[in-house]
Amino acid sequence: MTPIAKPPVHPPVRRPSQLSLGVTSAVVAFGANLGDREATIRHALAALDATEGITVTRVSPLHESVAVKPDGEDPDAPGYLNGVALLSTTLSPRALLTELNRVEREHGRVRAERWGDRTLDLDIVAFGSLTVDEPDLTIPHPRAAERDFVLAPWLDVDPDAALPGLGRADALLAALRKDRP
Ligand SMILES: Nc1ncnc2c1ncn2[C@@H]1O[C@H](COP(=O)(O)OP(=O)(O)OP(=O)(O)O)[C@@H](O)[C@H]1O
Ligand SMILES: Nc1nc2c(c(=O)[nH]1)N=C(CO)CN2
Repeated sequence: MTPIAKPPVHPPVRRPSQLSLGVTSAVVAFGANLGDREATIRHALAALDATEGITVTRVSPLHESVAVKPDGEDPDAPGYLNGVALLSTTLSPRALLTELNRVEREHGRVRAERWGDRTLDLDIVAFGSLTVDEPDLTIPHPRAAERDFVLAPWLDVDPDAALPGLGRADALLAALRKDRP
């Protein structure tokens, strides 16, 4: 009997953000400007640390900051508590994003207007030295280099922090503060 040729098996196509890279150091920025901000942040970081594949290794001090809206700083909006957590993770960048979005939802995050007030925001600032440019995931975070409230707490926990492709966080922060009126 002639054997029937089997169709070629193609492995599923994986995008870079779906590949797990072993153990990677990731940098997550957090912010909250509604509710009991500090309690939400502490609880959210504990929830992340309790997640399979994520260990929170360092947490920065919390920084008070004025809310930045699309038109600039808005001192009339509730102020933010911001900070940065360093993670060690075996998850892929996309799986980490899924877990961050889950923890945001579990802490009452509602998405309405752009840069609207929120109980909790969790962003991937950096993921090892990886760069990702996909429609719904960009790493390094596209606005991290412009954000004092990300760079300053990151430097608290890592004085040698750097954004892949953009340079050292201390130089980026100095440039940002020099340009400020
Ligand atoms: N590095 C990243 N970290 C987190 N979310 C990202 C990243 N890159 C792209 N996204 C996408 O951005 C979407 C919107 O995120 P979110 O609503 O938290 O934005 P935002 O916090 O209001 O604004 P910003 O992105 O300027 O911080 C997310 O659903 C996610 O798909
Ligand atoms: N001070 C401050 N302003 C913001 C923040 C934030 O974390 N802190 N996050 C935003 C969207 O992610 C928009 N504006």
